[in-house]
Amino acid sequence: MNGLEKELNRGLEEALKVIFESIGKLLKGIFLGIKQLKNLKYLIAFGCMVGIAVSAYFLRGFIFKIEAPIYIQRLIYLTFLCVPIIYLVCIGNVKDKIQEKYRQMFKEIEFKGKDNKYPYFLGVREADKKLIYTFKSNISIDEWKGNKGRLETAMNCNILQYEQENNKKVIQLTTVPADFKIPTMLKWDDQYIEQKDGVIKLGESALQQISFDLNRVPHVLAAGETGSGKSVILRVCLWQMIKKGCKVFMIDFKGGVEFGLRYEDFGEVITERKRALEVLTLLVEENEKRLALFRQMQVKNLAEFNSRTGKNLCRIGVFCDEIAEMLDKTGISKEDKPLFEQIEGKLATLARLSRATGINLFLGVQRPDAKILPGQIKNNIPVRISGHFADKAASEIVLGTTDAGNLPDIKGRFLFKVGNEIIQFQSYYFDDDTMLHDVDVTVGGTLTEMKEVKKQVKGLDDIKIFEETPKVKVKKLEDAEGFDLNFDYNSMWDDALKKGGDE
Ligand SMILES: Nc1ncnc2c1ncn2[C@@H]1O[C@H](COP(=O)(O)OP(=O)(O)OP(=O)(O)O)[C@@H](O)[C@H]1O
Repeated sequence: MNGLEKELNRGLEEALKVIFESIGKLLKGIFLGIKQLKNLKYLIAFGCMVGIAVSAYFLRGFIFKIEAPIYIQRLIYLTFLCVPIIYLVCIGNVKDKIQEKYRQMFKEIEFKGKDNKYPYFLGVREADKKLIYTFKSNISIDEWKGNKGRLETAMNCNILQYEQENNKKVIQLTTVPADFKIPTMLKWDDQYIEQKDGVIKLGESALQQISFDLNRVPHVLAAGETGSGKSVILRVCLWQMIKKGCKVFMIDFKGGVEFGLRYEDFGEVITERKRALEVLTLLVEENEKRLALFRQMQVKNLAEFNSRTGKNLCRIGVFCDEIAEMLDKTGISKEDKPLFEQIEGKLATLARLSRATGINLFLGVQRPDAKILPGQIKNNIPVRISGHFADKAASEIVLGTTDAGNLPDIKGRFLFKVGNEIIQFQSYYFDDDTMLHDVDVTVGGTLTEMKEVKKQVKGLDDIKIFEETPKVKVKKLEDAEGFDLNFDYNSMWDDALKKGGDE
């Protein structure tokens, strides 16, 4: 073979390569374009293109009457006939370019599956100012969540939600732009109160209202540096419990500073350790009775018990704004130690055993270290709310991650964690002066007789607190005299045995 032939062969090979590559690209473009037709917008446009091609076919007579050389007439006619294919190739190529962009993006942050493949971009759509991306990959949802920070930086957005489709390969990321801001002030409104038993609202994230159900997740820990808004968020919970007719106990060893006199109209404010132990002991007793009753009745939780029996066995909330006041044993005397230990023991028992019985703990803490919050209490508290912590170790203790270190230092801004999901939200602002107003609810009964110790507040009459702030006047908790039982435990027990036997 001489030099010229070699040259010719090489040229031919090159030409064939280019032709095959072009045909390949064309077919790929058509294929990707057809896939895009799942989108209604593209489908309608494609319908129009088919309409143009069909019209060209029927009106070809006009095209061939155009004053132009025949090859131009044919070219125009052919172009019209090919309009749908050209359209498919165009939309297919656009999609191809976007897919390549995301492939590069995942490559840069080395986010790929065990099969070494990067997630495949399937599409993006807009819904209510949010962009919802869909990707296909062999990467588990937990890995997506675990790489949240890197993904957000690469995509220049905040990821609000991860949803996996049934086949587990397709994941949807709901996002807002990186500069999207959650409002810094959201006032509480009684209209937010959910009628359903156990549902408590906390505030709003960029995506939704944040709430949880005490029937599923019974205890709450709110942690944050001083001034982050823990007391406010605990009051938001407390107010909802009151309005839903629950009994509430407020533990406040700062001499009633946290829960002032007005709160005494809604439940017992406990200011002494001995009384705290008494009440916690009664609650443990109540819990044991409830457990036995529920087992007998074969019901899962308080809501189911009440709906099955038509009774109004009440939900009970124990609120403590600063558990360090109650549990921190640093520097206490030998004589006081047993009292501290007993309180801790009762609290741990409740945290562990009152999941279904409707006795719920709402605890606030400023500095969550193991000395203050033992694991046996913390590990049984499923709802974690954390404000900003400069100290990442504190964030680790509350959330199991360092995320609270990156949270903006805004009053009322918290991270909410139940299970693995961590969501940033702004808590509702609850203002005692405007919010503590008349309530007209029926508080349910208890199984254990819990005599409330009515504190004599010296000079209360002189203060005339209700006249100064008339909105605060309470109409009437049905059992305002204390927790004397309009609840007949014996007949309840008989009923329970009967119903249990009937099952
Ligand atoms: N959700 C909110 N929205 C706007 N401002 C808030 C919110 N929550 C709290 N604040 C503001 O922050 C102040 C401090 O809140 P709060 O007393 O609840 O903090 P804290 O974390 O309990 O502090 P400490 O641990 O010192 O008791 C409030 O007086 C209020 O002005």
